[in-house]
Amino acid sequence: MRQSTYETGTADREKAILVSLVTDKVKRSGADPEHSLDELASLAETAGVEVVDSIMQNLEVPDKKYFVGKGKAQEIHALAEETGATTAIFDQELSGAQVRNLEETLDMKIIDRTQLILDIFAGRAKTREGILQVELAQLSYLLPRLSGQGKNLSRLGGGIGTRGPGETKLETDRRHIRDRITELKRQLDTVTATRNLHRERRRKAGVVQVALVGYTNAGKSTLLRQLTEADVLAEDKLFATLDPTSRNLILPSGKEIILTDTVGFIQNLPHDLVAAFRATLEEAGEADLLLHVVDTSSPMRERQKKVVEEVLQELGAGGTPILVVYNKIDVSSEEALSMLSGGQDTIRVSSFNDQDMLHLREAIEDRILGDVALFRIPASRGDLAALVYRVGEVIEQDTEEDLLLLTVRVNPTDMEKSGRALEPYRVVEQEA
Ligand SMILES: Nc1nc2c(ncn2[C@@H]2O[C@H](COP(=O)(O)OP(=O)(O)OP(=O)(O)O)[C@@H](O)[C@H]2O)c(=O)[nH]1
Ligand SMILES: [Mg+2]
Repeated sequence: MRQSTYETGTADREKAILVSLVTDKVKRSGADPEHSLDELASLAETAGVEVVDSIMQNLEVPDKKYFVGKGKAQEIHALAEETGATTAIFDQELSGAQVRNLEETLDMKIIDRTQLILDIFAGRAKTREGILQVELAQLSYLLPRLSGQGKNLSRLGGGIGTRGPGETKLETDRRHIRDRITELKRQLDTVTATRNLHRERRRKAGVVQVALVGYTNAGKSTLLRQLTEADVLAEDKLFATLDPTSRNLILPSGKEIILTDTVGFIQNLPHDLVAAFRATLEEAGEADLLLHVVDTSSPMRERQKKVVEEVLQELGAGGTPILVVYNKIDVSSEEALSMLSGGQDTIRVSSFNDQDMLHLREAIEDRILGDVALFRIPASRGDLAALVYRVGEVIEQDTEEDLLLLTVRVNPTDMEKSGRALEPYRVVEQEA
């Protein structure tokens, strides 16, 4: 049932026309329709489809019946005849009725962005949890549209939009699908419970967890691999990673933490889809630190960064400390680099630069373990020395005439508790 069309040769690739309807709502959303269409092309490519052309239309509101205007629909039809395209992929979500009407008029398979993403997910999911989640998302997506899709999906035997539960499930009725959804949720609960148990155990053992999050293709898996020498799949494809992968990472001080890779985010990811991947992304929600990886070389980096921040908020991970990792600086323009926000919570790296990877490990260490501070305490002040021992871990101890020199890995909360008593004795060092 779960067939894949990825690895087939180019000869028999399904041909598709991309369609984007730029409504007032789309304009207001702040998304750039041109870039969104480029992204849709990458998604189609990832799903193994050959994009032969694309069409854009401006309309205040979508046409109720055909989504695009009737004239545009005819244009799509003519273009399909000319190019041999059998599929039209829409960048916006369609209703079941619109899909049915378009299928009938154009005699083409009609797919929208969400379906395409779900299709890629279906081909990528490897773990039991991932597979269950994708099927759940596909069925939840199909259910309200069921009446609109029967014909073409059952007629066409394969290709995009038919992977996973599509063909066989469509022959059954809504009731059957609802039952299956209930069953999937039950199975997911069990799987999630097991994983929570593992996670709980790790937390009890005091293991620090760091999660890589970010827009799809930002370089998360590459970073995981470069930082931990893990053998993970990194590809110039969207959604190369679907299941969370965790690896041990050894920080410069020798401390060991767990670093987790997560599924990439994308704009217009439907809310119910986010919910379906909630469990996977919960890893991110429970992390002690998030590394938000940004593809600095992308002209859409700011928008992508915003999308990720919004989804994190939705996932309830808004309060977790974040280190923004501006990645791919080796291929970023001077202009792009000059426009980046700076500051303590950001770092610029190329995944392929060893020096940068060392700096990143140090930056992670600083955030997890706190800053290193030097205190110069008069030898006579045993009370203050004792206090120093309470604000963190003393790494080095030395004396200089009648001074006690204590180098401490400061725990921010304990430091706060100590009040201002130690402030005058703290040596503020210049950054090396
Ligand atoms: N030039 C350059 N390319 C990079 C860098 N980091 C990653 N890449 C490339 O970017 C592409 C995407 O990398 P991945 O690590 O698969 O990206 P990801 O964020 O895991 O993507 P998804 O799993 O799809 O969300 C690959 O072709 C990498 O080789 C970098 O620092 N410089
Ligand atoms: Mg990845």
